[in-house]
Amino acid sequence: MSAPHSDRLRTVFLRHRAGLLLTVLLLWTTMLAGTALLGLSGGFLTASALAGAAGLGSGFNFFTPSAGIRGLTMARIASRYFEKLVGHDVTLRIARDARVWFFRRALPLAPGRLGGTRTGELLARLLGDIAEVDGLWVRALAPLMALGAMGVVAIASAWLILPEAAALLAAAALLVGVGVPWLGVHGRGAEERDRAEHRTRLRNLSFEGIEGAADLAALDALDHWQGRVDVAARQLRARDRRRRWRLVSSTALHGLLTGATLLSMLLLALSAHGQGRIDAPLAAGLVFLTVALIELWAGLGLAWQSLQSGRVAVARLHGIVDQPPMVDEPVQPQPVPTVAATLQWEQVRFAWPADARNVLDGIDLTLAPGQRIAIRGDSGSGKTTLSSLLLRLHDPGSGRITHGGVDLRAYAQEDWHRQIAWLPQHAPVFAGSVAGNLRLGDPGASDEVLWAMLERVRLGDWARAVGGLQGWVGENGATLSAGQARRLALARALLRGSPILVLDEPTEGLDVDTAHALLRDLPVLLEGRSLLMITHDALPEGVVDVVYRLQDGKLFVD
Ligand SMILES: Nc1ncnc2c1ncn2[C@@H]1O[C@H](COP(=O)(O)OP(=O)(O)OP(=O)(O)O)[C@@H](O)[C@H]1O
Repeated sequence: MSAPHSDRLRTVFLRHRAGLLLTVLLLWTTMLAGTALLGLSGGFLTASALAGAAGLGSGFNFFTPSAGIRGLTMARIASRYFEKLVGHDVTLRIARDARVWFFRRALPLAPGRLGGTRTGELLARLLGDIAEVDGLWVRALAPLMALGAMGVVAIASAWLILPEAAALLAAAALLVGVGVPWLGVHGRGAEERDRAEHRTRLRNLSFEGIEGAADLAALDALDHWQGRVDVAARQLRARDRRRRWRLVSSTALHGLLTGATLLSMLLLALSAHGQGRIDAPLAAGLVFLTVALIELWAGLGLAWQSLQSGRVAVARLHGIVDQPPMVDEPVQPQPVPTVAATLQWEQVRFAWPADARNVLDGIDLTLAPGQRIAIRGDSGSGKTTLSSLLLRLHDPGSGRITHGGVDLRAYAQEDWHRQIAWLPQHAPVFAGSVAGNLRLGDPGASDEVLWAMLERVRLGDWARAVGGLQGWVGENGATLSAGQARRLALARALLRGSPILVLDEPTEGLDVDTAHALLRDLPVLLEGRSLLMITHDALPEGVVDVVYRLQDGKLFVD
């Protein structure tokens, strides 16, 4: 399923069309003022020199051209200032909106679709590709459009002075503006994609190396990893060098052509003046107009190259976000009942793609409001799969899960997720404050509510010791023990206040005493919520009402 027409990346640009058009207009005005300035100054200098040589000093009109030069100088300064101001402002707005657009489109694909993409790859797209895209306007499209418009004005002006000069400028504009850049970028799409892939590879290796630095050090594999990073860096450098060489060679060709254009214009202007068709100031004006255009054309190669890498980046971003979601949203979602209702798995079967075997093979299960059940089973028996169907990260292959008799497929995902607090197997603790971590569960919770929750999960003393709610929690819970990290994540899940709590291995990594203390606290902490707990461990008496065993895709009461 492709993205709705209205949610393409181009809509982010269209939203800022007024600012974008103004940038092109201001850029064009700057170019126009600069070119006219050079043409007028050249003509004026020639005319003054000739007047001086002819001894016409007092009769020569200095004032009109010098007023024009002053006016054009001021106009150029003002338009350049506003062009930078508006251009940067609109670029920053696009940078912001493009990131929001990417997140908004990508997040619903997590974890089902994004789970298959490496974190470094996602980072590369989020950082590198979006940076290429948000600079697309100021680096590529705006200069190309302004230069096109500038070319038309310059050729039309030259036509009024000397038609052959206009023809020469038109031919040069075609060669330099289209021909040379075309040679530079034609058929290079594959090379650009290859370069983007290598950039991603380097980012992946660096990112994963930093993430796994402790394990690599313990395995004495740091040098090996560093070697892989070096190879990836060298490969990327080789591609960057090749790309720079392409730019250098097209710049050299560009230089040759513009040099030949200038020489031809000089000869043309001299010959037209020699034939008495134009006076000396106009002839000089033509030559200076050419000089000004050549100066503007210098940025063409870079603009075309940015356009190409921007297009590759847009395609890569769409490659991520245009993936179809794992589950379909109903066209007309049903409202989720406000009172707690019974959950029912009815003959649920599920197989992972590319796996012929049904991980779940006819599951019937009931979870009544306030009931607490546990699912045990060997590793790989499908316990997490069972809970992911409840979260509607995937839909059953056959059978259904109902809530108060309504198939979960009838609810909007967002509405349904509000009913569930989930503590996944590897719930992260985020770098930040204790309060910041807790408020992910309930952004509006007061400090009193947070302290009460910390006490209930028995983290009150720990929180006071690390400096209270503003105490710093290291990345991945580096400053917490495994048990404290689990309790903090549990507190966050409980703060959601949802009627159903799903705990996936809540005691993993905890010693038996800590695990049992946490489990014994659970019935009180739940305050009447339903509980679906996935666990390997034997549970102390009274923690849950029923324990099931999942084996060969079927559930048995333990
Ligand atoms: N995203 C996935 N894509 C393909 N196969 C998967 C995926 N997730 C799990 N599986 C497979 O489904 C089976 C059940 O996995 P699941 O994670 O549900 O087991 P589990 O009982 O929770 O295991 P553990 O106790 O080790 O966490 C396994 O064979 C696993 O390889």
